[in-house]
This record gives sequence, structure tokens and C-alpha cells, in this order.
Amino acid sequence: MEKKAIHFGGGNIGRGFVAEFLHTAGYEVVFVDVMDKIIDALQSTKSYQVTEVSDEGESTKTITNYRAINSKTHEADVIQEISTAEVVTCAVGPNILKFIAPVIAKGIDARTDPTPLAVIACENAIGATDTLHGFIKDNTAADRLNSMSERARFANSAIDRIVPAQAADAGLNVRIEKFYEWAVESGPFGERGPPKIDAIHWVGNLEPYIERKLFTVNTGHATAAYYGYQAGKKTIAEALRDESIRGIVRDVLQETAALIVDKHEISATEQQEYVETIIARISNHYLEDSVERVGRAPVRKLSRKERFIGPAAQLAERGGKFDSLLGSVEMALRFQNVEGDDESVELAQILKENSPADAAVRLTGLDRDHPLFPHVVKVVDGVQSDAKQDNRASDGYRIELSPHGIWRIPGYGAMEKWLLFFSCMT
Ligand SMILES: NC(=O)c1ccc[n+]([C@@H]2O[C@H](COP(=O)([O-])OP(=O)(O)OC[C@H]3O[C@@H](n4cnc5c(N)ncnc54)[C@H](O)[C@@H]3O)[C@@H](O)[C@H]2O)c1
Ligand SMILES: O=P(O)(O)OC[C@@H](O)[C@@H](O)[C@H](O)[C@H](O)CO
Repeated sequence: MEKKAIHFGGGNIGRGFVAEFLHTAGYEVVFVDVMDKIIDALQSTKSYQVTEVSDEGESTKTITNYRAINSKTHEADVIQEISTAEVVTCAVGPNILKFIAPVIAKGIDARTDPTPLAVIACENAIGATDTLHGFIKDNTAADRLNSMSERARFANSAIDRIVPAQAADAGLNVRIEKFYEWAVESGPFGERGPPKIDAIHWVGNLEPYIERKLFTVNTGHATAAYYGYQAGKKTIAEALRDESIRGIVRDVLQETAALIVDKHEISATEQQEYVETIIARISNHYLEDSVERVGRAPVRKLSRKERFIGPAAQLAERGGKFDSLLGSVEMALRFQNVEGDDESVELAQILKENSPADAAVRLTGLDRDHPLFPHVVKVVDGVQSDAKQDNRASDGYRIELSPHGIWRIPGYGAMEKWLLFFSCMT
């Protein structure tokens, strides 16, 4: 019988990465999504194309052998498919895991196959599969919990491939970078071993892989996005062509490199090479990756285990340097009321309604006695003070040099951008 994988989230990484590699590994892929447009397109086509773009040119693969189900309207079908599949993956965003858990729990509960289902969440988050597992347990009857490992095994993953938002007329086709890395824990599969998916690098200990990825690729990416946004840049590549932003990204990645080298068995030379590869990857101008996509969901990105506070907190605990990371935190806090980004509106509201310390707790989840906490409160205070000044700004303008060497008139987004441009030119 043909191998079957169920993939939640037919978006960019779902179609351009996970489904591509499941397809190559010989799986029929059943996409599950809630967006009618994506489901309709997947149901009415027999193939789509994944095109890798790089300096070496373009290379296209055709993905076939898939079906699609809308879980909003056909939950029973999804349960039935999960009950007879080998693998369940997802790439829906870390905040959506709680919504897909109930249907996965029902599908797992309905299984009779002696081989447990392999569940792998492919999100940019530390322990995303553990988080999903927790929600699945919450949706499983108490008397079925002890035997759940006979029906499903849960493995965390680190997934790396840049898939920007696609052109409006692209349909299902996806343009992506050539580079990819997919590391998944092997331990949860025990003696039976993991499923055979060649693109996956199975590892005993995922922590070095996920921390190195999140605290280099995503920390650098988000830093370029937030500084780039303030400077009026459209894409990450454009932001990184600006020497001052490129320098800031390098400074931030020096700090996270110190943590990674100190904590994991990764040499300084190896990490430096990795940093250079990442800067080259995120500078790829063929991808046209917008600063808004990479900066999306700032509340999530400012949270405790995420790309800025995660490494800065660990560096503070170890007596390391973290001021460049604080600069990225400041720029993330300034990513407010961005069109189409609900979290950027929520961020503005949180900053408006809370004291600096309360806002810092709410956004970062840091304990008040953590060594990083007073530094974050100071940054929050600065951003809030600027917002208050802006409200009074009709009386006149205040021009200041930010700690990161950027001239700005706080609150005057567009003028900040011109001043940054001007300060970079002089
Ligand atoms: N794009 C990248 O470069 C990249 C790379 C590595 C990891 N990731 C991670 O992959 C995840 C998805 O990112 P993306 O860029 O593909 O986002 P995306 O917005 O393109 O795709 C998300 C998809 O999930 C679907 N979805 C939302 N709620 C759902 C639900 N309840 N059930 C089923 N589907 C649902 C959406 O309709 C959408 O199709 C994120 O965690 C992201 O951090 C992205
Ligand atoms: O997906 P996010 O919002 O966590 O982060 C945005 C980008 O940094 C991210 O999608 C990268 O493109 C990806 O992590 C590269 O592997």
C-alpha cells in the first residue's frame, strides 16, 4: 500500500519544503488547511512547481500525488486520513498549534495500525512538537493517555529554508532558496526507528541545531527586518545592502555566536562560517522577501524562548554581552500598527496600556528578578516615552541620535527613514 503523510498548512513552507520532501520520499501528501482558496486550488490541480532560485540560476521540481481537505468543513475526513497515515507534519505557525490539536487527537485515537504515527511539527519555535503534543493530550480522554505512545510518537524538529511570500499570480507554485536543513529528533521512535525520509537529518540531541538555527538565521533575519522597516527598506536584501544595517546584523550575530560556541560543541570557526553562510543566504536578492513578512508577529518574536530574548537571557545569565540584541528588541518594539499584522497592533496596545515593567513582563515573559529584566524595561521605557512625545509633537520636533547610531524624530516613521538614509550617507 502507498505511504501516506498528512500535512497541516498548505502555505509557503508547507508546499515549498515539507510537501516537496515528503513527495520525494514517496509519500502521497494530504494537505489540510482552512483557507478555501488554497484547498480549492490544491483540489483542482494535479501538480504544482517548486523553483529554487540562486546565483547559479533556477531549477524547478514538479510536485504531484497530493490531495487536499478543508478541516473547517470536513473534520471527519481528516480524522479518517490520520487514522491510516504514517506521518503527520504541520507548518501553520506556532500560535495555531492549539487549533489543529483536537482533530489530530481524534485521528490518533482512531488508529488501529500497529506502527505508531510519526508527528513532526515544522515551525520556527523551540519544542514545537512538544507544544503540539501537550495540546493533543489535553484533547484525549484520560484513560487513553497511557497507551498513546502505541499510536503516535512525537519528534521535535528544526527546519530551515527561506520561502518568501509568493507573487499574487503564482497560484500554487513556490519560489524558494536552494539551501535547506531539516533536523529531527530520532529518539522518540525507539528501536523501530524513524520513518524513511531522506531529506531529514535524524539527530539524538536537537538543542544545538534548533538554537543555532533560531538564534542565527532568525535572529539575523528579524534584526534586518526591523531595522530595515524603520529605514523604509522594502526587502531583506535591500536592508542588508545598507552597510549600517549589515553591520548591526553582524554585531547581533557576534553576540549569539558567543552563546552558541559557549553552550554547544560548535567551534568559533565553524560558527563564524555558519554566520557568513546565513548572511549570504538572507541577502539573496532573487527571493524578494519583504521586511513585513520577516518581521511578522512581533509579539511572538519578543517572547521568552524566541530569537531575541531567548539568547539575550542566556547571555545575561552567563555574564555575556547582549547590547546589540537589545537594539533588535527596541526595533521590534517599534514595529507597531503595520498593515495586515494583528500582533503589531496588539503590541502598540500593550505598550500604551502598561507600565514599562508590566509591558516587559507581558511581552517577554521574563521574571522580574532575571538579570536581563532591568535592561529590557529600560528599552521598553524608551520606546513608550517616544510614543508619548510623539503625541505631543504638534508643538515641535525632537531630533535625537539613537543608541544604534540612527538619527530620528521619534514617532515620525517616514522622517525616521529619511534620517536613517541621510545618516548612512554621511
Ligand atoms: N516561510 C519560511 O521561510 C519558513 C521557513 C521555516 C519555517 N517556517 C515556519 O513555518 C510555519 C508556516 O510559515 P509559512 O511561511 O508557510 O506561513 P503561511 O502563512 O504561508 O502558511 C501557513 C498556512 O497555515 C494555514 N492554516 C492556518 N490555520 C490553520 C488551521 N487551523 N488548520 C490548517 N491550516 C491552517 C494557513 O491557511 C496557511 O496556508 C511558521 O511556523 C514559520 O515560522 C517558515
Ligand atoms: O516564520 P517566522 O515568522 O518565525 O520568521 C520569519 C523568517 O525569519 C522565517 O520564516 C525564515 O524565512 C525561515 O525561518 C528560514 O528558515
